[in-house]
Amino acid sequence: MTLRIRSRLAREGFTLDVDCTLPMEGVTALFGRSGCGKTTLLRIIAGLERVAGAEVRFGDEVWQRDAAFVPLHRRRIGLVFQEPSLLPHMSVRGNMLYGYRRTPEAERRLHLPEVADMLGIAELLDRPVDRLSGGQRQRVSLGRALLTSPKLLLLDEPLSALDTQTKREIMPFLSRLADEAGVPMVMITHSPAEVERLADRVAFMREGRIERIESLREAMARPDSPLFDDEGAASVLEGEVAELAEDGLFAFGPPEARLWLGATSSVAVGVTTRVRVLARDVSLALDDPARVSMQNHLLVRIERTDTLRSGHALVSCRLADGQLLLAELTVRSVTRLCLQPGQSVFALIKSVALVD
Ligand SMILES: Nc1ncnc2c1ncn2[C@@H]1O[C@H](COP(=O)(O)OP(=O)(O)OP(=O)(O)O)[C@@H](O)[C@H]1O
Repeated sequence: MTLRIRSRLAREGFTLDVDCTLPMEGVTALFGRSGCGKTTLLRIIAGLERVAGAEVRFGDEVWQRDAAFVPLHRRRIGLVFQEPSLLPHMSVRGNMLYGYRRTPEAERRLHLPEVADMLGIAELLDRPVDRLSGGQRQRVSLGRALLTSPKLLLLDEPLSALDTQTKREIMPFLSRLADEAGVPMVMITHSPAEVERLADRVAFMREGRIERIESLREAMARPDSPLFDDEGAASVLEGEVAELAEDGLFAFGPPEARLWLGATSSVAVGVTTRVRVLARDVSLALDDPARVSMQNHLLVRIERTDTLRSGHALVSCRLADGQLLLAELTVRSVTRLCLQPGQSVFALIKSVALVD
């Protein structure tokens, strides 16, 4: 299943020119600077912006082509914006069921109890929405959109109005939704952290165009990735929580590529999660050093080395489970250790963070 969009739109000082096909599985992040056209593109997909000559096709359904134009309410799209627009004076349940009741019975795939559970709002169902926190309100608006059993969920910076702590609380729910609701999502974001946590693929937008569409893995594997902000290159590893130790650490990933991290309340054995390792927190050694404080030593194979600015190099290493780990070293160290593609070395990881 794919979403095909071809559209050209000229405004004063801005031209949108998009011709792309997005796979409709999991979460696609639309990532780019302010003003590059993300919201405009989302509005074209939704049918809120009717651009002459545009083509929008969802699978084999034509939403727009030539004179044909299917309006938003017949596209079966769920929309969630930055600011939740809930119906005031109504309960959470009333808001959640608003779209559900208007969805033909035969098309209802998602129901209130399961969606309330997915979003952790089962206890709030009888509360009026004007007595909710910002994060709770946003979860209700996600629930309301999902209960229309949409074919596609469009999210326009759904977390950007929330403070850091609330974002952290809501992220696991969004990530579960992506896995459990079975509804493809296109999500606008400026935040590399949100992309790393939630996205399966990224459409990078720049000045009205989609520059490239990459899987999250591909996007994180190139040294010039726009996702690498001030902190420099990073790797995102996905794996299962394998064990919780008594000393407060937990084991992440398969035995051949195991990491130990400090546990938090969201960690439970068997849960799949993502961790982030900054390339500058990874050192490489030719032998496995036994007497060092760093716990995480992994045998890796060097794939390539790219020279970065100011005497640094980014070494791409393949872990035993196939995932990529980036190490930022000085060019001097690369030369001193004679690091070469194909060589097996030990990656010593100073710090690993759960992506939350
Ligand atoms: N209704 C409008 N009329 C005229 N110009 C508009 C309108 N809406 C947006 N624009 C302009 O179109 C361009 C793209 O805007 P758009 O909102 O799609 O960007 P964006 O990438 O979503 O930005 P942001 O991340 O800041 O929300 C900008 O130059 C903007 O000023």
